[in-house]
Amino acid sequence: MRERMMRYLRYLLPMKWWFLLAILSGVIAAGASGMGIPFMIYKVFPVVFDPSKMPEAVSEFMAARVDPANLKNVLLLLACAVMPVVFVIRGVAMWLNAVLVSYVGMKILEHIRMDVFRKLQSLPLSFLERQQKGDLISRVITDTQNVQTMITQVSNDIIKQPLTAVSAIGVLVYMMYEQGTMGMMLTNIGFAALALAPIIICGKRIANRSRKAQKGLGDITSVVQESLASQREIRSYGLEQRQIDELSKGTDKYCKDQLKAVKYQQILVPVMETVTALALANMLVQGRAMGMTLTDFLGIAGALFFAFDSMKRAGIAFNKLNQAQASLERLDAILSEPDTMPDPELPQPIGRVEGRISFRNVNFSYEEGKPILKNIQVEIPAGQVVALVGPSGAGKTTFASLIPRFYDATSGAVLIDGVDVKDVAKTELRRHLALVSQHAMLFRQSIKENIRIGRPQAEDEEVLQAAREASVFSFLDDQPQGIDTVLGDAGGGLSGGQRQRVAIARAFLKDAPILILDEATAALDAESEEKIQHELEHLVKGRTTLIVAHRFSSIRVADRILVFSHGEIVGDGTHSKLYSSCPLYRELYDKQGI
Ligand SMILES: Nc1ncnc2c1ncn2[C@@H]1O[C@H](COP(=O)(O)OP(=O)(O)OP(=O)(O)O)[C@@H](O)[C@H]1O
Repeated sequence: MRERMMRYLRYLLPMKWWFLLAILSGVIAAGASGMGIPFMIYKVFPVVFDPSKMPEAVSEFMAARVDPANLKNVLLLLACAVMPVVFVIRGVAMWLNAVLVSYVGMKILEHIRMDVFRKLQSLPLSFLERQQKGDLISRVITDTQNVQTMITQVSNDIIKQPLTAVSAIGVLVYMMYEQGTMGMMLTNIGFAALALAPIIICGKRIANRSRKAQKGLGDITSVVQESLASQREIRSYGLEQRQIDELSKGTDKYCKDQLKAVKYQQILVPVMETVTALALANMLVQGRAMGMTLTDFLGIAGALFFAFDSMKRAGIAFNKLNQAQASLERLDAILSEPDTMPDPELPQPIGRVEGRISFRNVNFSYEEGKPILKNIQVEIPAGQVVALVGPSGAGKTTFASLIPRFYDATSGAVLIDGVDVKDVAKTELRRHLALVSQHAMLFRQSIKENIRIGRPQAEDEEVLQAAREASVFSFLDDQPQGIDTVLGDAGGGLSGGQRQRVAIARAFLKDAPILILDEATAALDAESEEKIQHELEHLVKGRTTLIVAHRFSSIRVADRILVFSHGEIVGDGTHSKLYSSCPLYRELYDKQGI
């Protein structure tokens, strides 16, 4: 934990002055509690009752200024005035300390949350595909919230209480030294050690349970996320009860783990209070045996109470941090995930792209030892429209995914206009590519803004022109606010074909030289597909286009067809050439009955 905490210290740097102010106010608050109050009991109050106990210097100072007949009243007045002053200083310092610790903590967390989210945006797709989406959501939302809550809860205690304990122990040592009762100190050290044991033991258990609980919360979020995303499947297959049972099992486990963490958290208070009572009882016995006066005893007892009480509160705060540690670990796992597809150190500019694509001896596998693409060797001239066909799982989508660097070739190279895509910054590379996929993803904003994603700086008229080219206007009459209608999650409120049109408009607006249509019409019925074909034919003109074709009807716009089988290209040519020379192509084509 300490190592991880050290790593987070770099987040602290920009807030170092606020943090130092927080510590300073913590020191003042701690001094006022741990030293100020026992000091008042031990040194100030006795003088009010017996002025002869006044230190010599103070006595001389008073003698020169106060009538001896009034001395008792003046001393009482002064003591009464000192008390509120000590408490005001203590109160202001405590408030400032708590507010500043919360502020610094929340700011740090804000940076961590943003860094985690930024990292998620940049990590390779292969990493994201291995994760449960719900668990990732839970990390970004719940784990950061968990850390935030803990920071607020411990802000009042995390600096102040350990310092209060230290200052109270300091006063205790001073008093015992002054009274020659250091033997008593040794037994108190024994009690202090006894008090630390539960803090350490409980701390470890709390961290373990919290780790399990947070993982459980991730699983719960995954079930909810999956259920909401797959309502059609769940309802059509009658899986409602199965999902409910799964959530119920998950929440049950989560509650049990949480409860165990709470049990360890709460056991600390009674254990520490018992130890404090034992230490006080011990002092009472030893104090009487040593002939201590009540005033001396009360001063020492006050300091002892503050020392143990602060240790208890610091222990509770540290255990809360142990709970937050589990969440921090989960965030840290994302932050420390290595980027296996970094941008080149010296990215090569590619300038104006014509759109020539070359695959040179490309091999690719998602998992070691399971080759998906085998020694692919293809040259696609700029402006050529190429359809990728082949049985399911043959590697068509994977082939197309290597061009925008969704994945990197395991060996060999993919080049655009002769430049290896690995030598180009990913954002620069992707600026020259437009992608229309099977399930067009639309965002929770207006249709117009969804199209503008293609080129955010585009003028309104350009967006409208792209919408016209993709025939978006053909369905806008049904939308309450036309092109300004705000869509639901993932384009809710539009049909598959309508969503597809918006995605095509986006590609028109982007006007990229390379276009990847990944089964762009596969989700549509024959009639919608027929209508969209027209827009697609218009879109592909003058661009290097790869069409991952499931339905052979979409290959009619292609100049060339690549036939994939088990990760290899087994046919390359026009329809008529392949129909006569490639048995797999003929078989696939005939099966579709076109
Ligand atoms: N993210 C992934 N992780 C691991 N294996 C994957 C992943 N994506 C695809 N595969 C595997 O790679 C192989 C090729 O998949 P790909 O999607 O490229 O095929 P395809 O020809 O496009 O198939 P389809 O026409 O069914 O979409 C398949 O065996 C598939 O199981």
